[in-house]
Amino acid sequence: MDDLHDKIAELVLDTIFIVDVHGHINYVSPSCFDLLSYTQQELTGRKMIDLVLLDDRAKTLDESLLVMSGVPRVGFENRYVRADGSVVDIMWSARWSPEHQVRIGVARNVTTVKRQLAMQQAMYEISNAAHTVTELKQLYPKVRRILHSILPTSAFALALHDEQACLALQYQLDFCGDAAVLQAKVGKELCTLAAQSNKVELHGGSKGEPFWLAAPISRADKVFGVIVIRSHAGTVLGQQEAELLSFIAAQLSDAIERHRLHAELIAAATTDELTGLPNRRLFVDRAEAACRAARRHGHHFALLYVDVDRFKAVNDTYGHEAGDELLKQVARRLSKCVREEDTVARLGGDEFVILLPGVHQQASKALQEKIQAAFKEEFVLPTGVHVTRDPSIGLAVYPEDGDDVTALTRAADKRMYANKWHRSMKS
Ligand SMILES: Nc1nc2c(ncn2[C@@H]2O[C@H](COP(=O)(O)OP(=O)(O)OP(=O)(O)O)[C@@H](O)[C@H]2O)c(=O)[nH]1
Repeated sequence: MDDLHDKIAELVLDTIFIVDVHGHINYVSPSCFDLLSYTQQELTGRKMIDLVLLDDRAKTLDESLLVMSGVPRVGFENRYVRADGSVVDIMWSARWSPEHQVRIGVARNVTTVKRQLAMQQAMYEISNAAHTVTELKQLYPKVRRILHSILPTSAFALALHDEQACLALQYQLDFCGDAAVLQAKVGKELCTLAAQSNKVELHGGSKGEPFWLAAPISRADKVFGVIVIRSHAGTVLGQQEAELLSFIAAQLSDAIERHRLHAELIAAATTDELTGLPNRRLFVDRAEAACRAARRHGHHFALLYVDVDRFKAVNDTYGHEAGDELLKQVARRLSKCVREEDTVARLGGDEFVILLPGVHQQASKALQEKIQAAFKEEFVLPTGVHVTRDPSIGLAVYPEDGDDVTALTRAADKRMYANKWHRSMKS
């Protein structure tokens, strides 16, 4: 009969354990080698708990007490360390045999199923993040964290092509403290290779070296970036991981493209097409922000209205194209007069406005003189004709001339017209 039991036990794909009251293995079926890579002889007599992954030992001891109290259990899961050091996920069906004073347990290897489920979950989370996270700078670390939950890595980096098609680092995390994954010879070469081949590239693994995996980020077969990971010690990277990284690269490609289109739309909606300057909408946004900041901190700021005198005559005499060119040159000259933190915007026609955050009356006066000087030089129009034009300028300062954008723009506009009228009276 025992012989028959052995034959049956040999056929069972799961592994049968019989463990005595002290936790020693009395019997284990032959499939234990597939499960734990230990032979029956190696396992018999060993303490079962010693094979359990350290983190899972406490809950495993609790579970065995429950089984030994007479409660049959199905579905308990824990992890064991195989002879080669890898970890296996096991699902148990166990009961206590009072007459024999042993626990009988049937162990099923659920590593693959669990990994597939975790992989599916991670892919879903990555795809979800790629579609919902509004800032790319937040998306990259989030993707890394999700990837790390199923595939622990010792380094992760993402680089995108700059204008010269060189890989410019966008995000990286290196647990070994190497600081620059892309500066490491292997990482750099593998990224370049993946960008050139437009394929996932794998390196390493020999003589205990870590593995490196780089996947191109591309759109319509054109590579514009690369994502690279370095394995944790003892972790093997292969085909499955290559497919996962490729999936991540595709998700990132979609997200980056969507952000680019969004940025383009925003730029189009806030830029004056002719001059490339901020348009009225962006000016109002910035002026409102300046008002809020000035109100909060008790600061001043200034608005300068600039209108080109007798602009219409350029249109009428030399054509609309010449007028357009004049407006572009005015935009460039005004931009040169200000500092980076100032905003020069075109409100429409020949009307420009300059927002000077935190600038006082005195500095604004100096800027007016600078603008007047900039207009002294002749404008050369496409027909080769040279014209000179004067600017009419109107200044309004927060809070003296108004405490909101409407009041301030009205005041600046009024002064600009007064200035124009004044000068026209003189000429
Ligand atoms: N070329 C060109 N002309 C434009 C554009 N937008 C508006 N204009 C014209 O610019 C002119 C602006 O009119 P005004 O400001 O009254 O002309 P002005 O000759 O400067 O008048 P003053 O400011 O009183 O000196 C109009 O003739 C518009 O048709 C544009 O984008 N390009």
